[in-house]
Amino acid sequence: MEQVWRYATSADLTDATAERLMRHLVGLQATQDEPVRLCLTGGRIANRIYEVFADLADDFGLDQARVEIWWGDERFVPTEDPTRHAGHTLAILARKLPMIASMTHPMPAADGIADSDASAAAYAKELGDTVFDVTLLGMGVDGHVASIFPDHPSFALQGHSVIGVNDAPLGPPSRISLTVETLNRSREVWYLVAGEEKAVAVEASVAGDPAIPAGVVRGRDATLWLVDRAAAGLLPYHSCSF
Ligand SMILES: O=C(O)[C@H](O)[C@@H](O)[C@H](O)[C@H](O)COP(=O)(O)O
Repeated sequence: MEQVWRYATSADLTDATAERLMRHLVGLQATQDEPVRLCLTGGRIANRIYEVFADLADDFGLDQARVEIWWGDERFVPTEDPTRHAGHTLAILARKLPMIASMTHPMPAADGIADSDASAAAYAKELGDTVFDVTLLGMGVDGHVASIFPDHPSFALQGHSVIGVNDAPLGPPSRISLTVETLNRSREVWYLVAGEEKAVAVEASVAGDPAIPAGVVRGRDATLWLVDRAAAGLLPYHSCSF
């Protein structure tokens, strides 16, 4: 199933998606014994969603002890670097949610390690064959997702679940990323996209353009495009839900 949900503004998108995510996870917790497995992304929209999500947790009765948190990609920088996804996200979530170390799986930081490939291999081991219930993905203007970039070796590599990414076209150049194969194990993939500058990539990705990562990363059960009006500007009106 593929759906486009269009919101008037990025703030509407943020609020509605945080609540959608909360309802979805609480709903899963009511029906499965396994912990729910959530894979996070970096990016501005995602970070705003995490803030609203954390605010809602008490009211919705989320059992944080049964939420596993993973990351789709990471900037390969030292722990204290403020641009690291996990540090920023955990700081937001921890204001409201008890973060449980054994359930929280940040990607390795470049603390005295020069090799993102070795760190990627360590994360691959930790990940095993985990299947995410929901994978959140921001998308760049070039259609990149996680740290998989178009016209780049990160998009071509086969047979790995997690890779070190070197010479990324977006700074910093050294990163760690789940591969397309791993992202595509997700039950649901939710794209979070706002802004007119993303409209061309959204159009191509929703149409399934195989030349860009967002054109081929899909959830096994569902793929949701959660977009604001500006990002949805080139999509056919009838294809959107409101
Ligand atoms: O690691 C990064 O540099 C960012 O996380 C990046 O990959 C981001 O996810 C997308 O560019 C969408 O970001 P926005 O939602 O902020 O546009």
